[in-house]
Amino acid sequence: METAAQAAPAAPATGPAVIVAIDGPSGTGKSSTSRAVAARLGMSFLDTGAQYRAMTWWMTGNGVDVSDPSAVAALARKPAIVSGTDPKAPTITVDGADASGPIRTPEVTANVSAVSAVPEVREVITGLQRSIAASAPHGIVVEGRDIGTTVLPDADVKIFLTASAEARAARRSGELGATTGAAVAATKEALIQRDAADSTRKASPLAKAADATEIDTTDLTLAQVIDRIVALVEEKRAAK
Ligand SMILES: Nc1ncnc2c1ncn2[C@@H]1O[C@H](COP(=O)(O)OP(=O)(O)OP(=O)(O)O)[C@@H](O)[C@H]1O
Ligand SMILES: Nc1ccn([C@H]2C[C@H](O)[C@@H](COP(=O)(O)O)O2)c(=O)n1
Repeated sequence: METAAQAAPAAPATGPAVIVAIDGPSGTGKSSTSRAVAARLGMSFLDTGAQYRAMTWWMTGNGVDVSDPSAVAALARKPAIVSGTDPKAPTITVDGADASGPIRTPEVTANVSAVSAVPEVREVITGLQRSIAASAPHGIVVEGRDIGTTVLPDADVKIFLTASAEARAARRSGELGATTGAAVAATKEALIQRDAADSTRKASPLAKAADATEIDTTDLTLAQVIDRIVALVEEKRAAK
């Protein structure tokens, strides 16, 4: 039978298992950085945004009115969301179906902040996240919005990534192949709105943990950010 922590990386760990929490607003580089750090250090990787997107995909696909928190809350325990944590090939399934493509649609992106603000949704997904982290054999890099503050407050290393809205919009637009001035402006506006919704919700909002190291990635390459975080994790491993 599959478990939530399936497909952990096979690479041997080079030191004690550490838990790394990486949070920050949209487009700051959390996923790309976390995957690379985990792959380099032989650790597991968990994209928690993908779990909230999977829940949102299930809700919209099953005709749930996602603007009604009580309708979402009533069904939050129904979907079986399973994350594969190999950083070289992360996976996500919902009720056994591959959800990696469908969770990236504009419809899911437009609705995910509303669904993830529902406390019952957070309770279910936070439980999954803690159980995956607890069973990662060589440690794990978990990225999201509330990992250092709420999900894993005792994480060994906490990072909070930031970047200017302009840099984030340019990166995201480049990824989508929509680089006209109007497209970048629309992407920037959408990022700002999603960050505002995620930061102001009552249940476990996007926030920097008091003991997190903030890294502004605006003028850093992806490789520089990865190197900095790998150094912090290696320092922590050496001290353990
Ligand atoms: N330091 C960097 N310099 C340039 N581009 C970067 C940097 N970090 C990430 N990117 C690029 O920016 C885009 C967004 O990165 P990524 O998806 O990792 O961000 P994220 O914080 O996980 O976003 P979201 O929260 O929306 O899922 C990707 O195309 C990635 O390759
Ligand atoms: N720990 C988390 C991770 C994600 N979310 C919500 C808020 C985001 O807008 C959405 C999608 O995340 P992304 O794929 O863009 O990283 O999921 C959250 O509330 N808590």
